[in-house]
Amino acid sequence: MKNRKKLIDQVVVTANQMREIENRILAGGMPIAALMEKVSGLIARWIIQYISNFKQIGILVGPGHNGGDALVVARELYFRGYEVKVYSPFNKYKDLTAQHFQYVKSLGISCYSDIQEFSGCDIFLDGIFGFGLKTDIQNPIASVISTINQWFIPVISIDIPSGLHTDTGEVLGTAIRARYTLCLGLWKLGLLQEQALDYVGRTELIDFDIPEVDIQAVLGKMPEIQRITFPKALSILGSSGGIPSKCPSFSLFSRSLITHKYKEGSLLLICGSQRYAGAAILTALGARASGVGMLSIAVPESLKFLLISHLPEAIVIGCPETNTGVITKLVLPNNMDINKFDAIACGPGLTTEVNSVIYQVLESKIPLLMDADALNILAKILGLSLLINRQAPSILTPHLGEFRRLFINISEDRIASVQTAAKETGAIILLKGARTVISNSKGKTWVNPESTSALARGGSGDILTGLLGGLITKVAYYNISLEDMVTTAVWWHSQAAILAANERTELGVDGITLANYLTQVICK
Ligand SMILES: NC(=O)C1=CN([C@@H]2O[C@H](COP(=O)(O)OP(=O)(O)OC[C@H]3O[C@@H](n4cnc5c(N)ncnc54)[C@H](OP(=O)(O)O)[C@@H]3O)[C@@H](O)[C@H]2O)[C@@H](O)CC1
Ligand SMILES: Nc1ncnc2c1ncn2[C@@H]1O[C@H](COP(=O)(O)OP(=O)(O)O)[C@@H](O)[C@H]1O
Ligand SMILES: [K+]
Repeated sequence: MKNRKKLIDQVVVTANQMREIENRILAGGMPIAALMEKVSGLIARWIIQYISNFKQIGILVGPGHNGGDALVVARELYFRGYEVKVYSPFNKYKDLTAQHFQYVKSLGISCYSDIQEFSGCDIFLDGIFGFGLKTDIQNPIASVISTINQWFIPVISIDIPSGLHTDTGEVLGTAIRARYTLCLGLWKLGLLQEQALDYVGRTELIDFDIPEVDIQAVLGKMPEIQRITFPKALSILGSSGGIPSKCPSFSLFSRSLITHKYKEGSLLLICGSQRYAGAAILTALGARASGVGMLSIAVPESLKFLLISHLPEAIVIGCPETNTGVITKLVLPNNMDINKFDAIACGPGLTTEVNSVIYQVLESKIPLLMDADALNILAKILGLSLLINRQAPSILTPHLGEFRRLFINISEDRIASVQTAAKETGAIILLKGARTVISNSKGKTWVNPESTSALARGGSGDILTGLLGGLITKVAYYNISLEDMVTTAVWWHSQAAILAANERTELGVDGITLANYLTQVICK
């Protein structure tokens, strides 16, 4: 049962995949009407449990099975004593929906085709369109949706807010701005797309017992796109509350008694310039929170003592610099071989004035994380071929602007764009944002479903670069895949921000605070 919940929480489907899964259930003998009863019963129960203090509910009914679901909920709420009104202006319905409509009318539930009758409702249930919406919504439904959005009456959407594309999250003409979305069975891809976020509100999964064998028959054992979930991330970090860690005897949070600093990872950070000195400090603080064993930070010589004063434990490497305070060349102490580090993270605050450092690190044979100006240099000057030809794993962590500079072709489907970029470059691509997307060269993809807009401020990304840089130094020792480390870092970073925002408001999550909460959040 626990495993089923884990699977259901992780899985993400497209409309076509959901349709295929539904067809398998029906082919197995489950009557469609029974499925609709089951789903709608769960929706009605959810509404009664969580939104009990409403008097009048407006039920918006479309022509397909999304509308059928809504009608069954209308009937159930009517029998539970709620005041129910149905809105539906269509003249053609799927058979099952038409039957439910007939029964609802026969019960005496008021049905209207003029939306103005509904201005006094306390709440709406949106069953206009689900995953069957194909083209842009036209009038009169388009203007009805605008009217409902303007009323600011809370709306609960069934499956997906009507008007959103199930896969891309695109608005097809217009869309309901829901307060809650009750996603049915399995998470729809569109709900994780950034462009959908202003419409979906709080999301809940209504699990109606889709058999695991049907999920796996359509999606395979390891679905291509997954949500990053709490138990998965915790199991990787090892603070698992009973979920076994990948390391049998010790974990990131429970170190071996005989470990030592070199086993806990050796990271080289290359960051900062006179203009962007703070970026170096924040990146280093992110790395510190990862528990990395040895932290070396290459900065322009003139910043060396600033860094030492913030991170006395780090080895700070002062590099030759231009007269504007930009690193010209990476010079390691005692001609040390760069490949002696376990990983390199570079980019924050470097500027694009000089590119030889980036050229140097691209030639290394160890895992390389590139962020910020390292990406800009790659996009503007060096080109992607150096990346493609690298002999060790690369991780790119662009925000949308940097992503566009690197990969001109970004489509409406953000997730698909990241998958294409990862396949083309062979790198792990991590596109930052409200719903950070990570993809590897085989197309395996993860989306972070929970974050906070408290992170939308300068410096948050630097902390992530340091944290992730620190974690990837540990992949070999802890026998954790690079992808698992990357997804865990993203999860950890956003969970720290969520805790910080809860305790200090969304305005109180500056970079240094965020770095401090990285440790606090895992102590909770
Ligand atoms: N999968 C499951 O396991 C379960 C699924 N369930 C539920 O079924 C829902 C999917 O139902 P669905 O397939 O009937 O599609 P739905 O979203 O109601 O809309 C299709 C209708 O809209 C029409 N239409 C389309 N575009 C249009 C436009 N632009 N403007 C105007 N009309 C347009 C289209 O017309 P057509 O193009 O076919 O002529 C058709 O009549 C799903 O979201 C969930 O709620 C549960 O009941 C049980 C478990
Ligand atoms: N609206 C948002 N909601 C959640 N997370 C966000 C939001 N905006 C930005 N973030 C996160 O904040 C970080 C910002 O990184 P970045 O844009 O590189 O900033 P900087 O370079 O200034 O540090 C990323 O981890 C990103 O996912
Ligand atoms: K809907």
